[in-house]
Amino acid sequence: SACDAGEWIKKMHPMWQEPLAIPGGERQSPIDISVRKSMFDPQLKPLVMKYDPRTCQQIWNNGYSFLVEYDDTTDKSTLQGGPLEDQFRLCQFHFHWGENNKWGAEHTVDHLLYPAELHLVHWNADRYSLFEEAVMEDNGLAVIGVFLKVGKRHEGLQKLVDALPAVRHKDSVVEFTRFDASGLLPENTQDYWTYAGSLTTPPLTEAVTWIIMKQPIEVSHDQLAVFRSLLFTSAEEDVQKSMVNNFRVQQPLKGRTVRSSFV
Ligand SMILES: NCCOCCOCCNC(=O)c1ccc(S(N)(=O)=O)cc1
Ligand SMILES: [Zn+2]
Repeated sequence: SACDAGEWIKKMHPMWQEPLAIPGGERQSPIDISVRKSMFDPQLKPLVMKYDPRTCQQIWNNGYSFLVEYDDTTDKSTLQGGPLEDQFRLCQFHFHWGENNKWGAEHTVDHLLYPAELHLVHWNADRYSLFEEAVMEDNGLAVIGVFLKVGKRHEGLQKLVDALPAVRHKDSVVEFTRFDASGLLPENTQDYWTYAGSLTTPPLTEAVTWIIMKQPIEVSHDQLAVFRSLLFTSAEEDVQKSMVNNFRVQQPLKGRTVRSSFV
């Protein structure tokens, strides 16, 4: 299971050595979402995503995942509603996945493992002027998590999959424009869980309002296999390591409540 993989990861991948002391450490991510312990909150508003494909700019392999980066200097691609008081801007999306189809996602639902998870990262542009500022504040970020399951081919994902060979190595970048991120959302975006958490990679700051979609999206086995053809390592390094199992081990809930938008 992911927790065994988690322990193994610590041994095998130095980059996943968890820092001993984490700022506060009271609201770390990811977590297991216990469906029966989550609290229905009728005051949660509908989520409103307005993503403009013209703000999509490039794909970057940063050595942890591949990021599809958006121009976040205007309010053209935004997220509001749901648990959020303010309007947030989309700055990037990325994925986490495993070495096989048995595990790879960061969050679990009643310990159910998905093979991958999409994160759409937004920052609070009503209160801060840059992502780098917002990432230090407890209401600074909002990340939408979408689970991936293996099934039929995802037509909207294929344009992204076709671009991945161009960013095989760490630190490679390729231009990537006119991509509609809303095409990666499940049909039902009104059923979600939400809780206060953190970034799941360094600097692990406790700045994230997590919004985890109940409905997964389906992608094909072959599409997911292309994710695994990426490398953690740069072109110069002599030992190439395939980019797999780039998920963090699950963190203690520490008394937090997970709210649901549905009964
Ligand atoms: N590294 C020194 C300080 O850096 C401050 C800004 O950190 C930016 C790098 N990290 C991220 O942007 C970042 C964004 C989202 C997620 S995740 N997986 O929680 O969605 C994890 C990390
Ligand atoms: Zn992530």
